[in-house]
Amino acid sequence: MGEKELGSNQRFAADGLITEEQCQALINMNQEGAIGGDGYDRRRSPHTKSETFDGLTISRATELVHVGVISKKDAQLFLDASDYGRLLVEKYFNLTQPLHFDYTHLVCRTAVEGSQEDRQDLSHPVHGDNCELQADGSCIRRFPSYVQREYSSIMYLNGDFEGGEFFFAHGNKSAQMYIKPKCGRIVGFNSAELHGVKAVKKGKRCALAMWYTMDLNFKELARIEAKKMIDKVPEDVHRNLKTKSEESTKETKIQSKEKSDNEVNQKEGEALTEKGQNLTEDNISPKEVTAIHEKGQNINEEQKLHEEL
Ligand SMILES: O=C(O)CCC(=O)C(=O)O
Ligand SMILES: [Fe+2]
Repeated sequence: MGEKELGSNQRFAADGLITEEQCQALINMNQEGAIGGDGYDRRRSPHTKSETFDGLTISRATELVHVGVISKKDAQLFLDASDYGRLLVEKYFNLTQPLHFDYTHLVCRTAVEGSQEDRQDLSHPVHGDNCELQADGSCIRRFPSYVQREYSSIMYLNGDFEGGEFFFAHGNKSAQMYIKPKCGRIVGFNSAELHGVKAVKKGKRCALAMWYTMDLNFKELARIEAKKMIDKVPEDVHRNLKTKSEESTKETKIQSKEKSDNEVNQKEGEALTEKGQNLTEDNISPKEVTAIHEKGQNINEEQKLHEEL
């Protein structure tokens, strides 16, 4: 789904980036290690009092591998899944310069029970990720916004909640089109594109949010640390596995990076055949997804060319 359906060549959406199992592993990781209000001065409800917000960064995930709360495999999945997002964004926008992560955040927004009556606010107000939205609808790229960010993408991990649609917005903050989250769906866009999130009215909405820069000065150093640590720390440090059967379930989550790479390609292929995926009002057109799939096919080659770490 690209320019035609989303109203701008600076936006796209695609499906099948990661599997249900991988979505679940990432959601569990958030459950085990996220911090309330992470990224927002630990304010538990930074955008609306009717939801709580829990975030997990790469650096916290790394710490949690050290202390045995998160397994190396899951930490690797955090890195890999986000890398798929980065590579797809590079491919879709035909970028000639590589993107580097500026920040990666595994976040869940949870509706506060008993606080949803007559709710008019948003889960995330309309904004641009690298600019300050003005009253006249323009968005000015200046401090204190994250001016280094060029592109953003959000990979959704579930759809079993009420509300929580992502939307692209006009300068007057009205919604232009909605995208309904579901496991493996990604939305990518130029960071200046205005967007927001509708109220999450019931349940928990989880996503892997990624912001990319072309400026090496802003490269997310935590990823380098994470990769080093994954190579060093023995697997048995992970003490949080309560039973053997839980352990074997975890084992099947992601066997190896190679396997998950294959799964991504395979899943992208599946997206081609899953016609008419429901994106609230819109559907991803199979033709557009084909285009994304073709663009995505060289992901592994591309990864070798300019490996992020
Ligand atoms: O979760 C989403 O769909 C979007 C979140 C977002 O726009 C942001 O965190 O900047
Ligand atoms: Fe945003």
